[in-house]
Amino acid sequence: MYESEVIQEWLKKASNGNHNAAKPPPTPSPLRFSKFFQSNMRILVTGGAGFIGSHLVDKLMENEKNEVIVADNYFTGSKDNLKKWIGHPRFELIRHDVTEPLLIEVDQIYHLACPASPIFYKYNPVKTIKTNVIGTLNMLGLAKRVGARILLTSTSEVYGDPLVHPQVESYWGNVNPIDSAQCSIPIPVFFMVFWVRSCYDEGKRVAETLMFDYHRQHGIEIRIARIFNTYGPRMNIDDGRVVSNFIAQAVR
Ligand SMILES: O=c1ccn([C@@H]2O[C@H](COP(=O)(O)OP(=O)(O)O[C@H]3OC[C@@H](O)[C@H](O)[C@H]3O)[C@@H](O)[C@H]2O)c(=O)[nH]1
Repeated sequence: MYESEVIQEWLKKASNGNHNAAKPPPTPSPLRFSKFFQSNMRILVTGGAGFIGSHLVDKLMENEKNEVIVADNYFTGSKDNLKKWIGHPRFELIRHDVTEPLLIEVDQIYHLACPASPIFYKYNPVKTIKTNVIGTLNMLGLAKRVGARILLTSTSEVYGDPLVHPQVESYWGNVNPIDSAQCSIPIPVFFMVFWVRSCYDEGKRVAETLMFDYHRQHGIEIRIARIFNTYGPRMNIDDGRVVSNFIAQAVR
């Protein structure tokens, strides 16, 4: 029996058990059914000044019913990516670090705030973990308070160093729980760089776990997108990711 069938079998058995089924989503306030709210959707995009976030904002703004609010600390993103929307009546840009709470009324949250480039997320690993853990907790707390649906952009890195290609969603991954700092055995320097637990991979795994636990515990409506290698306009050429490295080396 293939691994995914085993998992399906297990999930089927578990669903007939007494496991904690997700609670129903919180009932939105009666105001939500008023004509005003039906006429527009208030959407928060954290990390919306980044490469993927700014393209998402472009897409969301195409719908005249959407009012888009971007919260970004400009660690790797830029206002330049959003210049065509600044001043637009349905658009608002806030300089905000998601490790601090954000108290606004919204209907949907797209939570992208996190450095995705190895150069940047390794620059301050503790901050990267804080952004993924505290930042996601803040966004889930907001979603719970206002009854918003929330999407987290996760990453293919959660699978670790996969042995199965391509990775299907039911793949358990191949993760290295060792960090060179914990090993008492001497490690050749060459391996040291490979034996550091990644603040980005681990941070995204915790963020995903928080999403599922808030869904089960508080009935929050969640979505998770595991983004694999992406490239395109507005990506920083010196981003340090595989595709931008390949292109940069080809053109230089
Ligand atoms: O603490 C932080 C770190 C980063 N950010 C912002 O988050 C945005 C991240 O955008 P980047 O261009 O660096 O990265 P990308 O758009 O490629 O990453 C995207 O896909 C991969 C996912 O893991 C990321 O969560 C998602 O943002 C930037 O605008 C950055 O300024 C914050 O707002 N707070």
